[in-house]
Amino acid sequence: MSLFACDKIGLQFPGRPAPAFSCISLAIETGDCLHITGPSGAGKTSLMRVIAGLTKPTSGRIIARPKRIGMAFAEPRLIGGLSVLDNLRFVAPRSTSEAEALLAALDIAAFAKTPASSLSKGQAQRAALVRALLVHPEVLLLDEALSGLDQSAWALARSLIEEQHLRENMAIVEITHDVSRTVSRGGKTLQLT
Ligand SMILES: Nc1ncnc2c1ncn2[C@@H]1O[C@H](COP(=O)(O)OP(=O)(O)OP(=O)(O)O)[C@@H](O)[C@H]1O
Repeated sequence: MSLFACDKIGLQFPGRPAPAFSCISLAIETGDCLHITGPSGAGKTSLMRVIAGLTKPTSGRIIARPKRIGMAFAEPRLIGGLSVLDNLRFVAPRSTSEAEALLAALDIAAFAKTPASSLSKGQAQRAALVRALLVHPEVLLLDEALSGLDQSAWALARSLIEEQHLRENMAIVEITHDVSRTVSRGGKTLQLT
């Protein structure tokens, strides 16, 4: 049974001369890794948003949708006035000790009580990744989500994602322009044009 499946979907934004993408048929199974590639403007983020259920396609059919999704973007979108830990408790109120362990695994435990608004981009991206992993998603969607990390932080993030992928069979769908930094190595590739 697919976690996500669609048949010949397309997305046309009103007033735009061309669709963001068209005629995509795709199935994401438990434990899959999918790397969505293509040039700027090819529709990668738009497709990701459709997989997440945030945007409806304007043609074609969605056949299956995951129950639990974790998403992280290049822009971390934390609640600036809350501490890092309170941002995490907001999505997983009963998982404080797990949240602390994940922050420690990404080397940002010292920032647990810091307001999210005062984090650097790389720190905020790590906190946003913890937030996505804490919901134990069936599908983790990463849209340039680790682009602000230095090599050692990126390696920590990659191992954490990989552990959860192997332990829980979490599927990973990823957009990254830097192919040397693909978390979902060895999986499928969907090339948009
Ligand atoms: N909300 C929107 N309203 C109108 N047009 C949009 C909207 N979002 C995206 N588009 C258009 O849809 C097309 C695909 O955009 P999208 O962001 O999905 O591309 P992308 O492949 O993720 O690009 P990039 O690699 O630059 O992030 C672009 O032409 C863009 O201008």
